[in-house]
Amino acid sequence: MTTTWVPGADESGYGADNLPYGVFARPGSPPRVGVRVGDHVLDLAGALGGAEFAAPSLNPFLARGSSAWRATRAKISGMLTSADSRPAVEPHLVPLAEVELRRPFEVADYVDFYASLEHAANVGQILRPGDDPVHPNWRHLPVAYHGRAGTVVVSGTGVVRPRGQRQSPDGGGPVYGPSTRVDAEAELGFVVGTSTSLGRTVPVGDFAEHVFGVVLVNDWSARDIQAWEYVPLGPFLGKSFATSVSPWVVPLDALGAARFAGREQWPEPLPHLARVADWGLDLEMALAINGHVVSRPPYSAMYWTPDQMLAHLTSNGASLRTGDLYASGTVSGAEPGRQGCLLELSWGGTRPVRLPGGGERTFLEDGDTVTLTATARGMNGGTIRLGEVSGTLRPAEG
Ligand SMILES: O=C(O)/C=C/C(=O)CC(=O)CC(=O)O
Ligand SMILES: [Ca+2]
Ligand SMILES: [Mg+2]
Repeated sequence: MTTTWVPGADESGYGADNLPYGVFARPGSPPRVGVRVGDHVLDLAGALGGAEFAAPSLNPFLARGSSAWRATRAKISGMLTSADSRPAVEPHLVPLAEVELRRPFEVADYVDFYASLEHAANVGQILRPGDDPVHPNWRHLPVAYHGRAGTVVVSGTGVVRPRGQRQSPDGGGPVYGPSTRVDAEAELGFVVGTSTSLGRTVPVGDFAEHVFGVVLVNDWSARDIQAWEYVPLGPFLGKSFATSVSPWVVPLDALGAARFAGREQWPEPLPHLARVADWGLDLEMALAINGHVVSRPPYSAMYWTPDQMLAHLTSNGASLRTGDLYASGTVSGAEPGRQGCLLELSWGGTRPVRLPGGGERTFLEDGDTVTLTATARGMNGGTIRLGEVSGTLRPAEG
């Protein structure tokens, strides 16, 4: 792996081969852009100058486009690996313990895909028994819905148990009240930097010109609200109360060693969705409740790749904006213990999931903390970490 002069950074998963971007604030100071190195944040406005880094979100930097992203990454990498730079750069390293991490970017639009075949098949069987679990369109286009950008929150933000309308337990008419089936969904999110104009489609091959990097996403879901409301239009309030993202945006350039062709697809997608580069990603995720890992979703099992998702998202000419976020959908593998949500792990609430530290869950209880982490191979050996997205479920309000 590439080595740095920053103490402890090389072995931390946040060395020179990672360099994820975030927004941090020191007590009493306005938030600004930084890059994580080990247990420190490099204050970019201090180390590099540039108004885009003295900003409270990554958006101005994201808008500059892929040449600027690559040049900046090379500059930061040089500063952290060359001993000659140390005296000038070290004063701009701030211990993580001294900062608060903010939501890294202003979310423009939020879309959630449904790109795992195993997840789609499982949810189909659980919610629509007797029906074809995966409808024929699913293999021809990456199915998705538009979520709520304004309720995307950063890791560490408490999530209030949502209220909503659901079918009463005796199968009678609907009731309104706190959800009794709150769930988490392990996902990967893609952060758009470069915008497009209305009417333009983004070819599959232009993915890396538009997408800057990835975050971890927990798409909190109220299964009882969802199951009652979604027919026939799809998810709405069951998923719009909160979506949590990790504070560090890992650049696509850090994920080179995790790339592979992607899972085989049959039937072959239409030409405008045909893959032209390797954008399968081999990431290992871990989903924990109160610190106990309950699932290890394998991102490599995803059916649709993110370049295909972006091409589909814009295939009608819908424009992109800086800060658009699209998530993969729940990441589920075929093997037991690799499904990305409790709905699947507990098979619709019928088989409680045992927590390794004691206790069991079908769905989440007030006070539960859900944490999603992920790792990938680094560009020059070693392992890089994607940070974590964590959130605690609070009792319903009102
Ligand atoms: O099959 C359904 O009716 C709904 C499935 C989901 O929960 C949608 C979703 O959030 C997509 C995903 O995370 O894969
Ligand atoms: Ca989802
Ligand atoms: Mg959501």
